Amino acid sequence: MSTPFERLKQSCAAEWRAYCEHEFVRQLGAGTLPMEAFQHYLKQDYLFLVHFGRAWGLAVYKSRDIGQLRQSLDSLKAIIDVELDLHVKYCGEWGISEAQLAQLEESRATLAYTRYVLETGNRGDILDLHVALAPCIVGYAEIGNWLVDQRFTVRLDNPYGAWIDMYTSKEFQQAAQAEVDWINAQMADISDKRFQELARIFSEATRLEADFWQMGLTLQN
Ligand SMILES: Cc1ncc(C[n+]2csc(CCO)c2C)c(N)n1
Repeated sequence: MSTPFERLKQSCAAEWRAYCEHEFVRQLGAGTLPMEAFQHYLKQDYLFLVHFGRAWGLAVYKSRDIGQLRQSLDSLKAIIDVELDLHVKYCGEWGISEAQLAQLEESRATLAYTRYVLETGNRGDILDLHVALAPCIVGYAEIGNWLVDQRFTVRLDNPYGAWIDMYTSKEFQQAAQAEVDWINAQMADISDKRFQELARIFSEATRLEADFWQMGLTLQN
C-alpha cells in the first residue's frame, strides 16, 4: 500500500520527474552548469527564501493547535535567523554581495511560484499550505539523493559540491522526512475529493519548481 504522499507524487509522476531530473540539476551534478546560471539561480533563490519565510509566517497564523503553532514558529525562525544568513554567505562566496541581493528584481518564475504558495495558504488551510511547500522541501532532498546515485555526478572537484552536500546532509534529509510524515498523518482519513484538491496543489507547485530551474538555466527575468 502506498502512503498518501506517494500517491501525491504518483498523481503527477511526469511533472515530478521533470522537476527532480531537470537539466539544471543534471548539469549541476556533472559540474558543467555555467556559473552565470547558478548565480542567477542563487540570486532569485534569495527572494524565494524571503517569501518562503513569509509562508511559514502564514503557517503560524493558520495553525490549529499549539503543537502546529510551535512547529510553524520553529520553521519561521529557522528560515529567518539561520537559512537566510547562510544563503547570503553562500552568495558571497559566489561573488554576489548583500547590496546586490537587496536590489534584485524578481523574475517571473519567482513571482509565480512564491505567490502561488502564499495564495494557496491564504485561501486554504494549513494542509493546503504544507502541500504547496512540499515539492520544495521534499523535492530537494530527493534531488540530492538522486544526484549522488547518478554516474554523471562528480563529487570531488565539483564547484557545486557544497550544494549537493547540503541537501544530502542528515539534518536536511531528516527535516524532509519529518515533513513527509506530517503530511501523511494529516492526509490519513481524507475523502477522494479532498485528495484531488491536494493533488492539484502538489502538481502545480511541482511545475512551478521546474520553471524555477528553467529560469536559472536560461537566465530569464
Ligand atoms: C526554489 C527552491 N526550492 C526549494 C529550495 C530548498 N529549500 C528552501 S527552504 C527549504 C526548507 C528549509 O526550511 C528548502 C528545502 C530552494 N532553496 N529553492
